[in-house]
Parts: sequence; structure tokens; C-alpha cells
Amino acid sequence: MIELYNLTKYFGSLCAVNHVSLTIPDGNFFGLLGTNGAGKSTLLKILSGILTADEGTVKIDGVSPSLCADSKQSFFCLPDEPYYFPNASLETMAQFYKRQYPNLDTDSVSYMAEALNLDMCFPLRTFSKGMKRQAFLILALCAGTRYVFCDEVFDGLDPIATKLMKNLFRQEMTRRNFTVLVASHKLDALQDICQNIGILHKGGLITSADISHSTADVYKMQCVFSSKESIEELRKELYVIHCHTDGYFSTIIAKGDLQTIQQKIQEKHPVFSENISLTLEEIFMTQMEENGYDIRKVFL
Ligand SMILES: Nc1ncnc2c1ncn2[C@@H]1O[C@H](COP(=O)(O)OP(=O)(O)OP(=O)(O)O)[C@@H](O)[C@H]1O
Repeated sequence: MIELYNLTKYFGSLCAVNHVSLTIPDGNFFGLLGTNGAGKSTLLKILSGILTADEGTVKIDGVSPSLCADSKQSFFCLPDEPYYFPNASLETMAQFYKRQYPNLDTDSVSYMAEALNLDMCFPLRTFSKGMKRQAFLILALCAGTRYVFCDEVFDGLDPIATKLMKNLFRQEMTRRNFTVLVASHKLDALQDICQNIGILHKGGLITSADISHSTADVYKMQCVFSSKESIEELRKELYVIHCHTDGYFSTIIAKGDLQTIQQKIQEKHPVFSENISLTLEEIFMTQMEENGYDIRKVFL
């Protein structure tokens, strides 16, 4: 388990991370979300020992990584722009990391590289941005560490590679006790893989939540009504968080129990109505609203 307590980091007078306390449960894909400059990368750098916090503590499995060199073997940190030697290939980087991470599974590296059509022997400098990202994600997955910290995990990956990579992460999480902490402002990329999120804004943690529980009483309904008044009436009768009409279709995100929401909609005799899943962006928006933030001022 990763525990951050009261973590604070200043750059001169700028408070990049402001008294952040957070617990990241084991076996989780945790999304650290926030706008540009929110403090996500700084927090990851403190966690991986690249930067030192001015205040607060980091504990990985109950141990502070700054006090115990061995605990650094429990995580693999993948920065926004990973470092590699000028002529290094995926194979030579795997050999290099094997010295730091003795459990690195070189057979799995070869297997995943083949699945993603990456040549193990080609210099990484000749790879495209997305191919480099794939190569380092493979190393992160195969390092055999309990934790992986990533800055912008699927950045630069095409839709097929993103899907494949997400499946590889899911497989690894099913196979062993594996926790992934990802810092990102691209909510759509983390859709369908995050179990927990933490939202940073101007260095402070606004909220952290288990997505499945936090949205238990928030529903998204897609409806078609024959009259525009129906929507206006529903706005008064339900706790509507968000409502948008596009042509015939109206999308309503409302808080409450599903039966009441559906019943109120049925009373307006809709042509069509359906309960659909919330996107991560909508979950984010809901969390922000619930914590008293105006989403338009924070994210748009
Ligand atoms: N080495 C540094 N020196 C001075 N200021 C820094 C340094 N690193 C980060 N900052 C500042 O700290 C704040 C947080 O930066 P950080 O890189 O952690 O944000 P972020 O949430 O990762 O943003 P992004 O999504 O754009 O990557 C920003 O205002 C940034 O300018």
C-alpha cells in the first residue's frame, strides 16, 4: 500500500504540492487527475525519490523509500520522457533494468514486444513516440515490481495499441498483486481502466474516490421527449447535475435512486429513455461539483 501524508513541495514561492494526504490501495489502477500544472508530475517525482518533499512523508508498504534503498526495487517509475542510452534497443534496456530489477521477466518482454510488433534489436531512437512509449510500458509491466508509477500512461499510443496495452495491464493485475499509479489530464485515455481516482488542483487534493462507489447514486439517462417542457419539469423534480440536449436526444445526469429517476422520466411519457454508463469525465465532473467546485472554472 502507498501512503502519502501531508506531502508538500515548494519551488521558490510556488507551492506545487500542497499538504496532500492520500492512500493508494493495493491491486488498483489509480488515476491521479488534474489540469496542466496541478502538481501531478511533482507528486510522482517525490514518490519515486527524484524530488524531496519539503514537508510530509511517503510510505511504500510501510517503509519510507528515502530511508530504505531496497524499497526502490518495489516500484518502476515511467516518466513523461523516459531516458535511454543513445544506441540502446529494447533488448539492451531490458538487460540494463534487469540489474536493478532482478525479477524482470525477459521472456515476457520478448512476448509482449512481438505482440505489439516492436523489434527488440532496433535502436529505440529510431522508434516513433508511440513505439517508445510501448517499449517502456512493456519494461514497466515486466519489471516484476509491485508498483508502477506512470506520467501520462497511454500518451501517443494509437487506439489499437492502447487497447492491447490496457489488456496487458489488466492481465498483470489479475495475475498478481500489482498497483498502477498514473498521472494524467487525459480523462478519456483512462476511461474503463481506472478503479480509483484522486483529483489534484493547484497542488491540493480535491478528492479521492473509488469510482464504482462514488457514482452509486448518480445516473446518466439518455431520453427523447416530444415536448421541451418535459426537460424543464424534470430539472425541478430531480437533482439534476448536468443536462444537455442535442437534436432530439437529451442527456440528463441526476443524483438519486435509479427507480425514482426512471419513474419521473416515465411520467413525462418519453419516446425513448435508457440508463447509460457515465464517462470518466462525467465522474470527474460529478466529484468536483459534489466538492463545491465549478467545473467550468477548474477544467475548461
Ligand atoms: N523544477 C521546477 N522548478 C520550478 N517550478 C516547477 C518545477 N517543476 C514543476 N514546477 C511547477 O510546479 C507546478 C506543478 O508542475 P507539475 O509538472 O507537477 O504539474 P502537472 O500536473 O504534472 O502538469 P502537466 O499536466 O502539465 O504535466 C507548475 O506550476 C510548474 O510550473
